[in-house]
Amino acid sequence: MEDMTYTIKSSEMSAIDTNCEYHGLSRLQLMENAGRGLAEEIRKFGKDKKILIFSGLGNNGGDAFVAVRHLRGFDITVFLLGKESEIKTDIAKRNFQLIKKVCRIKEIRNPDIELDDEFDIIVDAMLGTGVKGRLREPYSTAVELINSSDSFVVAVDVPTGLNPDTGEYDICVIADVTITFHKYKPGLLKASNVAGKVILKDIGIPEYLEKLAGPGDVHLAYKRRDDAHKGEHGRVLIVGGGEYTGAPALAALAALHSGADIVTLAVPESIKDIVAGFSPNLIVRGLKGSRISESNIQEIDELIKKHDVLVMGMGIGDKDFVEISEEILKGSVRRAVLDAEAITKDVPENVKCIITPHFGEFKRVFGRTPENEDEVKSFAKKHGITILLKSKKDIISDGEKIRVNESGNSGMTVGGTGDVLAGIVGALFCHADPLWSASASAFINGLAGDICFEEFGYNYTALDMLRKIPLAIKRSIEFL
Ligand SMILES: NC(=O)C1=CN([C@@H]2O[C@H](COP(=O)(O)OP(=O)(O)OC[C@H]3O[C@@H](n4cnc5c(N)ncnc54)[C@H](OP(=O)(O)O)[C@@H]3O)[C@@H](O)[C@H]2O)[C@H](O)CC1
Ligand SMILES: [K+]
Repeated sequence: MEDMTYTIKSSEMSAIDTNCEYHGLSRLQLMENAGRGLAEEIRKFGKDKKILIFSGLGNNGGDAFVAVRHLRGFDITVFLLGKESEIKTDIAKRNFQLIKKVCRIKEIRNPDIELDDEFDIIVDAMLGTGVKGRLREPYSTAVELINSSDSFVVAVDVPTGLNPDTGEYDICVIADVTITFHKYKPGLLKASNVAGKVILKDIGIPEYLEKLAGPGDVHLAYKRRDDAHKGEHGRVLIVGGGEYTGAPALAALAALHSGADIVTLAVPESIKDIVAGFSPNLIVRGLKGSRISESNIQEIDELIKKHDVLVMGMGIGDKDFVEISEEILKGSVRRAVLDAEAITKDVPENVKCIITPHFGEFKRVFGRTPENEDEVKSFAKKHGITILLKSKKDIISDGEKIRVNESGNSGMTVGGTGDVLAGIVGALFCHADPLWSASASAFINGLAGDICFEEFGYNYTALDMLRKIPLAIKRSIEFL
């Protein structure tokens, strides 16, 4: 029996679909594999059966359209719950076109559907992971009809009406079998009374591709609401600077370019004017003294209360700072991004923390460098933190899942790119979970570097990258 424990949320599945498309495995190929797998299972229920397919207007329906092509010899009728012109996606449209000469098709426009024929098998391909809220007509009538028939019911991916993540439902198709794709949806495991026997079909997504960050991560982690008020898109506090002045400013500007509404810098007052001089966009608070010390902790904690995320460490240059970092983490902070000298593995349980070490810092903190991705995952799990290990191939893990990022190029070894990355993470972490905030940020940072390379070749600077962050986000959001 497959390992039922590793499930995937519908939003994560959607992100992986997008990334597959971006990295060369098209949704059309995935749909073909899904539909073929569906047909393989239906064929096991006996040949020459009369089949009625209820199909929706999205890719759940698309899977069934593909299956029709793989079910030669079966007597198939399709009830399309809408008009052909309303089919939403190009790949579902293409597969619908291909079956118009293969089976009977009836467009169902209003809910007074009747079954004037007996069918051995009914396939529920109405709604899958795209379901939102209560079922609209004619879907709810179709569900009642299916449930009142005595046909054998096969649900595609998720029984229509079931919330794929929570397992909740108002009304729902009661399936004898659910054929689900790639990974189990959490809701299926909580609703066996409606999902029936769950069969998992592989659709050809290799493990490395499931882990590989892409625009799908940005779709998940970057949120923008057009009805938002100032500050709602995130308030980031950057605590850093001392020996260096540029690093905290780069992190702050990166956070602003990544969608944060308010970014406050808290730096030693000795460099306050220098840092403030970098840009009129910066709000800079001077902390007493020329280096951040115990005496500043109270003031920093007061500032933390007014922000969503604390980003700390860049430009401090004081190896003893880790003790101060650990003291600050015991205060009001609930979400923290730790970089450079602030990185510690000892984080209070009530703090959601992302650390962004390079290999040298990883070794300093954990005593050795990780052999592989799984070791990064085990370190993250052991300490209850999310690790973004920066390298040519960034490795991200929250102790449960692993993500990998390969965007970027060797021009990014220039100083300051780590500060930029930490600022991006801080902005996305205001409203997304640690794993996807970190992986989306790694992808954005690398893509900004790639856009710089496209324009300048190598020898661009971290400052050049700042201006490409909005473009990297725009490209990612627009990639569907
Ligand atoms: N990697 C994979 O697992 C793959 C899965 N595939 C299949 O794709 C579906 C998800 O397809 P999607 O197009 O995202 O959405 P659905 O087909 O589930 O829904 C279609 C539309 O239905 C509308 N909708 C949503 N909620 C309701 C509701 N409560 N009542 C009525 N209608 C509803 C909604 O349209 P709007 O009009 O609301 O915009 C949906 O867009 C997945 O389940 C798999 O079967 C891929 O084929 C291959 C890869
Ligand atoms: K379904």
